[in-house]
Amino acid sequence: MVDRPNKPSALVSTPGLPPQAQVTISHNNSRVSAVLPTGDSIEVLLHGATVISWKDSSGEERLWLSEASALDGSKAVRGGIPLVFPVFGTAPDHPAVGQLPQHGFARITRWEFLGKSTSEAASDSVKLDFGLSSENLDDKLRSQWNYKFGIIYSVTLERNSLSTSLVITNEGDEPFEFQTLMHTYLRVKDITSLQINNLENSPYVDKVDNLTSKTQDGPVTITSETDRVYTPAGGPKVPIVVADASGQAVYSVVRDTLDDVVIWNPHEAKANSIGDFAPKDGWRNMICVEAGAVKGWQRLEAGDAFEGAQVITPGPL
Ligand SMILES: O=P(O)(O)OC[C@H]1O[C@H](O)[C@H](O)[C@@H](O)[C@@H]1O
Repeated sequence: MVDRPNKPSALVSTPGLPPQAQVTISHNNSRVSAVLPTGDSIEVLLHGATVISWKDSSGEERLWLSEASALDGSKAVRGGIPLVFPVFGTAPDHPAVGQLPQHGFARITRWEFLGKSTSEAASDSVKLDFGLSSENLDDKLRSQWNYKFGIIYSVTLERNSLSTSLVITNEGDEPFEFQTLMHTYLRVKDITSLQINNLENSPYVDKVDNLTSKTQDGPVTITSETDRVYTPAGGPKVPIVVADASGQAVYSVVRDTLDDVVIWNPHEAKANSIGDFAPKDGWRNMICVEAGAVKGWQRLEAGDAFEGAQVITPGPL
């Protein structure tokens, strides 16, 4: 069982305290929402612990979510922040994960809501914790990946930033290997006029060119289907910046421990071929900047834990 450090508590407002975040559980106990006094808000499905909405204080949506995405738990969400674990893509040649579906089971399994934390000092911050463990998997998935694990996923909304962090624990008595990724779909006005900075001179694997290894030359621009696994040369602390033509940051993403960044945009033809991708020209309004550990494998010894996180700071859209 996953620990429950912050069980949901009744929401009360105490006279004299500054206004606090409001946390609501809705949709038949399948969705958790939080709103800050500043107006910033998030919505998280228990299905996959998928963040499906993040609005800034002006009410502007900052995550792209397909209009055709299933939100009823029948499949992975197309948009928001699906979580990839324990395999990125598929790995038919890796015995331990070879049977698992694309991107593993974290995004297609119902998580538990462990509770919220707010700090009285920082009235404009709220953290929602979600848990997933071996016991949450259905029989089929457990037979495909039979290790004992626990994951605590924390989603922290602050005025002007969204942070997501994972703590993955090996609760069994043998080591396991995994990959993990936060598959964030950022919403943009028009990707064709933006560029992605701070990947210059970084090695990457080009998934639309036979997994060829390359080195990034200049900023990344999206002119065709783009699916690349970067290991940014500056390390996790140098922000990956989605910038407009004047260099103004629309998003800045810093990472902790997560050494790789996938940049994905399906562009016109691929978007057309993805059944739950809508509208079909929606590829113009999104860019996936995915923080993860997906090159090679993370090995976790019995009793050990892996921690990884990202912080996304928005600028003007
Ligand atoms: O269609 P999905 O399983 O959600 O995957 C969507 C995309 O995820 C990542 O960005 C991968 O690098 C892509 O190759 C993949 O197409």
